[in-house]
Amino acid sequence: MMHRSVFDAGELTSEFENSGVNPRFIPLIWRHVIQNPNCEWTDIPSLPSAAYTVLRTKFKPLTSSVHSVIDSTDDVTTKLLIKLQNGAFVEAVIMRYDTRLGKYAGKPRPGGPRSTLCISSQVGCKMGCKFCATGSMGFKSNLSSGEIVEQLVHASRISLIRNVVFMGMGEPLNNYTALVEAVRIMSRSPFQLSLKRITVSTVGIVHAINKLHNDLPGLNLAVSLHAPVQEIRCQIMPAARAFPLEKLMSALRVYQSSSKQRIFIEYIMLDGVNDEDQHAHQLGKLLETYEVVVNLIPFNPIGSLSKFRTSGDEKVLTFQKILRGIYNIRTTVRKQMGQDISGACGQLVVDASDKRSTVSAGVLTDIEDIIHR
Ligand SMILES: C[S@@+](CC[C@H](N)C(=O)[O-])C[C@H]1O[C@@H](n2cnc3c(N)ncnc32)[C@H](O)[C@@H]1O
Ligand code: SF4
Repeated sequence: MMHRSVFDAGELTSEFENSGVNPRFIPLIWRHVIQNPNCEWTDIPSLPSAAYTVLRTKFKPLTSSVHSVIDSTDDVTTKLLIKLQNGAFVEAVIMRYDTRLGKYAGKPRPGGPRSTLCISSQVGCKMGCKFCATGSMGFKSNLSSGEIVEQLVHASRISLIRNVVFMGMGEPLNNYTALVEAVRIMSRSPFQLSLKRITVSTVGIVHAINKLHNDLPGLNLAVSLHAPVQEIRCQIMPAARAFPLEKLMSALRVYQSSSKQRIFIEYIMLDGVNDEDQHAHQLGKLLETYEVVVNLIPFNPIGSLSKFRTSGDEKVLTFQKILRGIYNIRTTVRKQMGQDISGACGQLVVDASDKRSTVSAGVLTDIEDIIHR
């Protein structure tokens, strides 16, 4: 029988309530599991006897396991390949940033430089973006809230995680209920990550953006825009047909006026597709009345899965100059990192047969700089 993750908070709470156990014991159980992932339930002292029965019959301390851990040569990035209970694999990537040095600095050491964790919300993705390896896999399954949180539990054993970004595999807003529950768990004891330290990246699921501020006030939102006009967006992101640019921008307006937060705009620079001066001007006009930070991202090649090429450095700098100089929009250019362990953005496609995979984390580096400085 498949057991649930003890980090599936909703399930655990209702099972406890049905058995007359006070849910106040849950943080204590979580703390114990974080410190002793291989524990037996009976190792946890002082729980009511009905709690042990519920835990033993329905829950596992961890339903996923770390299959492999790969450090980049500079120790700045660590990639975890995680095996889920259903046999599927997802990845999580740890990136380390040292505020004192003002730069990324390596060596996994708990209590050392703060780290950002990039996590997955789905196995595969149904949105089919033409530049994304995960999209080419199609949708396989949703992660439960517990499976999402377990990525944080695994990573916390390697580094002190201060920030979490949903920029791994999958479209988090297509797994909305689990996403909301996972973020709430992360913000509670014993994780205590403020929502300001959590960023959700979305292709632009309009109806979910409309709910997000009420459900998770304070959360950081990143939007994968990638084109300044509907026509180009549709060419490279089929989901744009269901969620047209005009509707997306209206949803962002509402989100911004209720959250009062800046929004991160992700824009992959694709040679000859969306990187001309006219596109920068179109983007500038589209965004000039919003409080945004634009992150220009080099395209990470995904082999024969995509025909795109990344834009040249000069094109990227000119694009940045136009957005900054003419439209006064804060614009960063993504740093490349973790490439020696295939830790580059949007390349994530897990092949369970040979356990190779790549995930993206680099896109976050600039977001992390901006949010947490
Ligand atoms: C993999 S997605 C996951 C989050 C969400 N589904 C989204 O699209 O925002 C995270 C980021 O990686 C970007 N990305 C995907 N494929 C990429 C590639 N080949 N090169 C660079 N960035 C890529 C996405 O556009 C998005 O901004
Ligand atoms: S970029 Fe995001 S939404 Fe698009 S296919 Fe990849 S994971 Fe899915």
